[in-house]
Amino acid sequence: MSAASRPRIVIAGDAEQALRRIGNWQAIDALADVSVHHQPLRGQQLVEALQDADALVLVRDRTPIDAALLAQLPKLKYLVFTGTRNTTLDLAALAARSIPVSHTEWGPSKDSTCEMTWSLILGAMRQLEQQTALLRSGQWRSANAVPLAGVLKGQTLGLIGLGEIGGRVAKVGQALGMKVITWSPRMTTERAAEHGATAVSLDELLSSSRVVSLHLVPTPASQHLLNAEKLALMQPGSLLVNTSRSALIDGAALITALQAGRPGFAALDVFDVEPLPATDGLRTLSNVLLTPHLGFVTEPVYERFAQGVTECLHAWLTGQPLVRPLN
Ligand SMILES: NC(=O)C1=CN([C@@H]2O[C@H](COP(=O)(O)OP(=O)(O)OC[C@H]3O[C@@H](n4cnc5c(N)ncnc54)[C@H](OP(=O)(O)O)[C@@H]3O)[C@@H](O)[C@H]2O)C=CC1
Ligand SMILES: O=C(O)C(=O)CO
Repeated sequence: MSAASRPRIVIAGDAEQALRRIGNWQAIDALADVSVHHQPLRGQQLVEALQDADALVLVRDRTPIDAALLAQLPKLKYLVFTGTRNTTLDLAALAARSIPVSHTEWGPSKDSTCEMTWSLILGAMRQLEQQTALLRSGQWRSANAVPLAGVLKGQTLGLIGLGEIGGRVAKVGQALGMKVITWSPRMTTERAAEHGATAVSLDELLSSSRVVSLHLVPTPASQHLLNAEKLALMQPGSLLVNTSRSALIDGAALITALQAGRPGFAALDVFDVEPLPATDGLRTLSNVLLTPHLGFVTEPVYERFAQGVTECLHAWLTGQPLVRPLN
């Protein structure tokens, strides 16, 4: 194939460099020219980057791909995204342009997110961020400036949702000697007991847990499940953790609740707007631990992403049946 006729593949999103480093890209590089963009692309920058692309790979990227954008990308013939869900893709508009869409598997994203949840819980309980900041500023421990940490053993862990991730989080809590209580819309005493947990009402869970962690799939019914009234039920020294979806909590009510100290602290991996705007009120609070949606961002998940992306691209480049097509 001459250089001029070689297909052009554009990889966009964030952590795309990791994807390219991890995967076996030799077979793809032999057949196509691959370029990588190091930041999520938007607006005119996006159009310029994609104008000559035959295929687009979106890595953990939520760029809206709609009819208006597609009208500016006449060469685009194939799209691959990592994971299984990407609600910012207009699949009807892609189908209207006869652009097939493929996706990859998640790999161990549930284990990764369980570990992230515990990183947040333990990091918040032991104030790892504040302690590191203290040492960075040249100080040593300061028992007066920082309240003493609590111990989780013997405390109550309230899990809202006890599915794939919640179930894993429960096991770790039990290993640490915590009492696990749970609520979710269809929870039963029997299902909770299978995980060694006790089913309670949502109000009881909120008022009696030292740590409350959200693991529900968001639905219209669970939108702002934790509103001002529910947040007010939480104990003053409690910790609220969300690695699930921000829609489960009323964001404005959470900021007010944190300012009032109920809950005492929040550890959040997911936000109403991602990337979190520079002016978001959460950034100004001292009683929060914030991570930029990192639950599933681990080496083994990215290995699976890279494997899946190269599989999809190779099949497309060699004219074989498409791998995991969505449309
Ligand atoms: N931070 C990150 O990087 C990551 C975050 N996540 C998020 O973590 C959350 C939990 O994931 P996971 O444990 O895999 O979820 P599950 O699919 O195991 O579901 C968790 C619970 O949500 C409820 N639920 C599930 N599907 C529906 C539905 N269609 N309608 C109503 N309720 C439903 C169920 O409770 P019940 O039976 O009582 O109705 C279920 O037990 C999700 O929001 C997911 O998006 C996932 C991976 C990475
Ligand atoms: O699977 C999920 O819900 C994630 O958070 C990754 O986008």
